[in-house]
Amino acid sequence: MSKLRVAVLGAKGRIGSEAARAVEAAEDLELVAALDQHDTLETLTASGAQVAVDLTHPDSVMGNLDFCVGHGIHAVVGTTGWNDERLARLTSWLEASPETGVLVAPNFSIGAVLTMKFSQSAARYFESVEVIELHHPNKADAPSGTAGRTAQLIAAARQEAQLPPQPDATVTGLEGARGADVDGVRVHSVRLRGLLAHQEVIFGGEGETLTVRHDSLHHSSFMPGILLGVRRVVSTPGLTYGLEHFLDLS
Ligand SMILES: NC(=O)C1=CN([C@@H]2O[C@H](COP(=O)(O)OP(=O)(O)OC[C@H]3O[C@@H](n4cnc5c(N)ncnc54)[C@H](OP(=O)(O)O)[C@@H]3O)[C@@H](O)[C@H]2O)C=CC1
Ligand SMILES: O=C(O)C1=N[C@H](C(=O)O)C[C@H](O)C1
Repeated sequence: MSKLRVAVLGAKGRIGSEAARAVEAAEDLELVAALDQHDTLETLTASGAQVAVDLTHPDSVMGNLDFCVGHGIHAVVGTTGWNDERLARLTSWLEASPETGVLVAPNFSIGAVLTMKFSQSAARYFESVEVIELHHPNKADAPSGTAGRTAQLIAAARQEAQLPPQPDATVTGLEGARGADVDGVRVHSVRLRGLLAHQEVIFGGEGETLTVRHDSLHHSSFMPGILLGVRRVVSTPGLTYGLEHFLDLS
């Protein structure tokens, strides 16, 4: 059987370099292009890439996807910076290229995906919840894509359960002290040398708290999810938002 032809964008970066090695090591995949800043996207078409893995920068990802979808190249995207407007733009490109698939995954690690799922399940039972994400200081975006998505899922679960807004008596304080407000859920970002990617979701109710914590200790934690995404996206046209859709989590 012929190997799936894969390109990595951001191949000199922290996660992109690890992803390029993981693709090379997979028997059913062939790394046909490894692009970084200033390389031409034409290499994707010239190399016959069937899937592009984007692990670049929030400022770069939309241009890369415009090219990929426009040329019928499937994409697996870990790059952050997503919002409703960007997702809508990507969806409209995909409508014009209906056989192309794009997976946008806020986090490729199984533990982080489960953190989101457990948090979504727990949300309706607690009066209060806050998210704390902790990352290395070279990270460009805050809050992390994972934390933003976690907060959105929690907020949606709270709304579905018709919970009232969270109690918070704060009327005075330093700007930023209460974190960012994502759909009514506070998200706090820590940037610290020595860390990689970590998240805590703390729920509070009468006389108790529940903490769901996940730690990515090495970029290898993201590789099984990236490889799964590459294998599945070629037969999943349209936009898939979240790796959970490629996992049997029920
Ligand atoms: N979804 C997930 O599970 C994960 C997602 N991420 C996300 O992946 C992204 C990259 O993270 P990280 O590896 O730490 O960042 P790095 O800065 O280490 O790597 C990004 C690389 O992409 C390069 N780059 C920038 N623009 C382009 C472009 N247009 N084409 C090709 N290459 C480009 C950068 O070059 P230069 O430095 O010269 O600009 C750099 O080499 C971030 O958004 C991060 O949040 C990270 C880990 C897991
Ligand atoms: O920049 C990182 O490192 C990571 N980015 C993703 C995010 O913003 O959620 C995934 C993971 O947290 C690592």
